[in-house]
Amino acid sequence: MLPAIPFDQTAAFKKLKTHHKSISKKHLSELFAEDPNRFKKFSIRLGDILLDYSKNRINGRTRAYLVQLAEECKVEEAIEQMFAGQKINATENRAVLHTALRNRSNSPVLFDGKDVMPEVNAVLEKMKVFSTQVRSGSWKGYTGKSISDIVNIGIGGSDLGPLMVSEALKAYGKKDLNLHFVSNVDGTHIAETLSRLNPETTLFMVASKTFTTQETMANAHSARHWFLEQAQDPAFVKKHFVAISTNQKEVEKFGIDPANMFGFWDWVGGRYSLWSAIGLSIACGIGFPNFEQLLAGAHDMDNHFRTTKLERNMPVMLALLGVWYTNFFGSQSHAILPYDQYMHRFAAYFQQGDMESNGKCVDRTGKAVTYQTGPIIWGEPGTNGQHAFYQLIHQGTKLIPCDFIAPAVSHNPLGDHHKMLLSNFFAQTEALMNGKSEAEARAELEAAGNKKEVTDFLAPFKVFEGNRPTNSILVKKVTPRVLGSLIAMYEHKIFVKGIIWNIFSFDQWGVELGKQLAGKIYPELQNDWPIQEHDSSTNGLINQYKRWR
Ligand SMILES: O=P(O)(O)OC[C@H]1O[C@H](O)[C@@H](O)[C@@H](O)[C@@H]1O
Repeated sequence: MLPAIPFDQTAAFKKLKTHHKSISKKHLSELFAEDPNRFKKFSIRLGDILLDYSKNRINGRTRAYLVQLAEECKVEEAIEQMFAGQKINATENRAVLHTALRNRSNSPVLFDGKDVMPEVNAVLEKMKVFSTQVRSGSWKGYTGKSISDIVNIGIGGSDLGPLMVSEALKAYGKKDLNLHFVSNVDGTHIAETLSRLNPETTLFMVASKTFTTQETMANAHSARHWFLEQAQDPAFVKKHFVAISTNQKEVEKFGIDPANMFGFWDWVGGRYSLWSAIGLSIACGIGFPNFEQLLAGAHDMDNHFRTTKLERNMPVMLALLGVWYTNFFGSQSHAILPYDQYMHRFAAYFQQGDMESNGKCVDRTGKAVTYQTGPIIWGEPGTNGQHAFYQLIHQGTKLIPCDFIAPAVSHNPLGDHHKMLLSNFFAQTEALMNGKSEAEARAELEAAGNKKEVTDFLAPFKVFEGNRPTNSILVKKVTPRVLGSLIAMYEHKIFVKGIIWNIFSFDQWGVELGKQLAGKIYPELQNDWPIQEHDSSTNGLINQYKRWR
């Protein structure tokens, strides 16, 4: 059992509370003027990744207190408990061992006294063989043709990870092998996807940890129906459907040959599962050696996380900064802004990763927390976001800490595009930090030849307070290895925040209630009788739906 320390009663918390009163009055530009070594002091490099967190509202003392907070909350001990396979997911009585899936050193990882690595390696080997066959064209469909399209059917963790990574590493993809991802139970998703596909050359991967998720099962059944409409013989299903799951019984019930099943284990959380067989579509898309590089990158970050002291530890520092803004500045959200078009689903991926993990209001002893926990995670790629929502980040009333992520080298070095992109990447964090004073705004207006009354009127609107905190994460290039490290960095950040907040980050009970109620309402929609069982709003909506359909 993890230590249950009331986070807001630690000595470090009290120190931070007092310290916050003084440092929050300081402008970031003052902090930079006071200390020319800020960049050196507050940046961490790991291989091809540079994290610059100097543009945060902290000084050396803040960091020392934050590190003390991590120590008092026993972060280092918690890290060891996770890597050692202890059942830290107590409400589900499970270990949390996604790190074993990418344990490239192959050192034993014990779970209940048994090394899990032989099983992990066996599934990886099966993925290697299968993905090589699909990519080489030797895996044939029922009419003897090679596979041209893969459809991953899954939702949540069984969709967002493979989708995000496949997009982020599209540059490593195969031109004649297209990946599609169907998640939504809205029939439009599967209908639109299938309308462009040929059953003879399409391979379905039904990805579901439980193999009972309503959306995935509905889509998988519709896909099989579509396939059999043309193929006719159910014996052909095995050439076009594979399953990725922990639940062999349900896989067989669906009619997928267990030989076509890629297994994983209950110690892999859904939103941490892209490293398991759930990553099969990734392996097919980018090739198995690149998938191994992705795992290797995550393993690099795991080693860094496990062995580096707290104040030089990327995930730990990112987590502590998250806590700093959430609990001391009252920030409600956090933006992830990749300056890389391929990474366009990165924020969406960590929306699940972070919000499903740390969106909790009960601590590990079952009591209501007395402080804020997980923030709202959101974001879009730059520079699109600049022309959409950055206005609010720059001049709105909310403090929104942002992560800016960019590669130094583009996969598509087209003219000056990348220099333009990166000039925006560098400019935004500088602008958010420094802002623009009223004097500067007035000087600009005057220089533009405005009359005094126009300058007087316009100046307040042109002022930027600045003092907006950002992290800059500059990577050499978005390779499979770098991406693996980046994902693992955010995963561990989430974990550390959960430890400090004393909440369970690896369950997701909040998903259940809506599912239960939908299960109750579904049969009520099977007939046209008016409904009276619910509150007046729900009755009214259902009955109007029945009249309109
Ligand atoms: O892989 P499965 O079992 O289909 O679950 C899909 C998703 O279901 C729920 O929304 C949650 O439990 C998620 O964490 C999970 O990723």
